[in-house]
Amino acid sequence: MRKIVLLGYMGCGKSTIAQNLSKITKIPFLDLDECIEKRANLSINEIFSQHGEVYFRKLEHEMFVELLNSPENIIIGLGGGTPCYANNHELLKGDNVASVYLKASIDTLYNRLVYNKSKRPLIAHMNEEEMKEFIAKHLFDRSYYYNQAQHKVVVDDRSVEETVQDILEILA
Ligand SMILES: Nc1ncnc2c1ncn2[C@@H]1O[C@H](COP(=O)(O)OP(=O)(O)O)[C@@H](O)[C@H]1O
Ligand SMILES: O=C(O)C1=C[C@@H](OP(=O)(O)O)[C@@H](O)[C@H](O)C1
Ligand SMILES: [Mg+2]
Repeated sequence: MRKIVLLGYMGCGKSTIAQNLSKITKIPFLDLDECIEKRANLSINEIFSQHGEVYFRKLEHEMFVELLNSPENIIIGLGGGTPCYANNHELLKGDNVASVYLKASIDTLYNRLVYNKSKRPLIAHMNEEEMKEFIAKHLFDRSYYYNQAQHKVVVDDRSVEETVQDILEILA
């Protein structure tokens, strides 16, 4: 069964867009981070602080494989790091997978994350200057993996509705 997989850096809108794409298409959506939180019965912050990032990446990989193997059509919003670990980017190439990179500029990401960092353990402790530098470097490091997606949608200066329409056109 078909999986529509949204990927991209923290704050690019994966969770928001997956939910809104689901409303329009009536295809159910799952947010990978939420699935991990339910499975672990801990928040993402708690998983990082109590068990560490390596443990999180293991859970993330297992849950991603599980969702891809489920028998339903689903929209999956990944975590920002998902394609960058455990060869998860190879899983984006499956026959039943339509992967979409929501591509955002450093400025867009910074503006969306600066007041929304508390639930994101990788940046929660950073001040504004540190965050800007971190996003720039980290996005550069991760772009190789994000660019493995089959499709790319630029999200800068686009409303949620416009991005949903852009995805629908690409997948039509
Ligand atoms: N045009 C837009 N598209 C998507 N998200 C937007 C947009 N404009 C503002 N936002 C906000 O940016 C944040 C994106 O966060 P989220 O959907 O959690 O991203 P991700 O899951 O990729 O980290 C949300 O707070 C959302 O309300
Ligand atoms: O980029 C990352 O490595 C992460 C992104 C987060 O998801 P969002 O991209 O939805 O914030 C979440 O999976 C975790 O905090 C790690
Ligand atoms: Mg998210």
